[in-house]
Amino acid sequence: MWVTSSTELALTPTVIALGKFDGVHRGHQRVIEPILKLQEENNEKVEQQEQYDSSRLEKKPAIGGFPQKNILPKQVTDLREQSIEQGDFSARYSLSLPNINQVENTIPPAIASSTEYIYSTVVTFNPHPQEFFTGKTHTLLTPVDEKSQQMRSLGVEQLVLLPFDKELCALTPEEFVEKILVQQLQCRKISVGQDFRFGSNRSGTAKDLQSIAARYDIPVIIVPLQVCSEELSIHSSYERISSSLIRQHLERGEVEQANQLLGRPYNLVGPVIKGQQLGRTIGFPTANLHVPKQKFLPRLGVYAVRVKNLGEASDVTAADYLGVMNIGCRPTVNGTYTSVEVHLLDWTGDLYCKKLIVQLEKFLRPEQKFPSLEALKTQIYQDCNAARAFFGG
Ligand SMILES: Cc1cc2nc3c(=O)[nH]c(=O)nc-3n(C[C@H](O)[C@H](O)[C@H](O)COP(=O)(O)O)c2cc1C
Ligand SMILES: Nc1ncnc2c1ncn2[C@@H]1O[C@H](COP(=O)(O)OP(=O)(O)O)[C@@H](O)[C@H]1O
Repeated sequence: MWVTSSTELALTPTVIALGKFDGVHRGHQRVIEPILKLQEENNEKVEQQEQYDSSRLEKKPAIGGFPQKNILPKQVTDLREQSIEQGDFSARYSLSLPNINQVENTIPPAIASSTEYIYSTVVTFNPHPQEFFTGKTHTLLTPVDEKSQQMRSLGVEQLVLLPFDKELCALTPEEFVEKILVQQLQCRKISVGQDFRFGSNRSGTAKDLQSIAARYDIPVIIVPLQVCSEELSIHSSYERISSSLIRQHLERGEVEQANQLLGRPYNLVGPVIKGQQLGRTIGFPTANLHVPKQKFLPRLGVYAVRVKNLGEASDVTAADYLGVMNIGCRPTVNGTYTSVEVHLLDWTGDLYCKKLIVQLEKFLRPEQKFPSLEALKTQIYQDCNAARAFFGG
């Protein structure tokens, strides 16, 4: 997938899903679905056209020119293998991009395909508009690198992180459509959620987007808000799926509900750093996770978790480990800051500097201050048993 914070470096033309998409939850996934479908249809058309073009080429050499999808700005090709540095957008980076490589390799140069290649693109804002307006760090269900990871796994080809600054938020709805979507991103179709708002003072609605975009012959799909349906049986009422509902569940330790709304387990992701080296002395070494400061933390306490070790190769197929996690200040040892630490069940080894994905499955209990390390140790032993019982023995 291609990630850029500059519309100049964006691959065009595009079909766009537009929104904040914090959490990339089931509602967001429905907004993104139409652009993936369009991408599939477009890919098929381009393939058919290529076959047609190359059969003609056998008879008659094609006249020069590169198909649109082969045109990559030089800076982009140079940066292609760079990975996202958390919070650092100055480099105007891109991620490692299997799709792009594929795109480059599948089209022979100098064949002019008459069908244009359209990139499925999610356009979102960074920082989160709320952070821009309040000047305070706004915690997120999916900070930018997690969001990229989720978009990539959905099959999105490009993620454009529009810098949310004075200039952007001063644009009227009409200017936003004309400058950003039409001129810069060469948009061919747009998908938004029903509650989408845009332009200065959030004055534009999804319907406004539809009528403004119609002036440029750009169709806008307005995706109805998704509710927790009967398939999400944990929910008694029909509530709208939203990032704030997920946050509320996580604040209460209702992990199962949050996970159902997300369509996957809520994750904490980060490298393992050194702690006080006490864990090993009580027989429960814990890998201390360094999570981005923007990451929204759920209710403090102890959880049953699944853990993937991404190592350095970012191998998402890595095996699962089971574990227990504590998020808290560790009052028993007079901790002074909130830490996230995981003990892997029935495992021993070195995890320092490894990148872990910790998937929350079940809240077990709140954090407590114990009278002694011995009492804490006994409780952690019981936590491990509770996690084993939860995971089915
Ligand atoms: C499953 C689990 C439950 C924990 N529960 C508590 C708790 O209730 N109260 C507390 O003060 N610390 C708790 N801790 C944190 C321990 O105090 C911490 O792991 C220990 O001090 C070792 O810290 P270190 O990794 O910095 O060496 C828990 C840790 C784990 C893994
Ligand atoms: N089962 C395990 N779960 C978590 N970490 C383990 C485990 N076995 C060994 N380790 C290693 O021990 C380290 C944690 O030991 P600990 O004494 O708690 O030190 P620290 O305070 O630095 O976290 C982990 O970072 C990891 O490298």
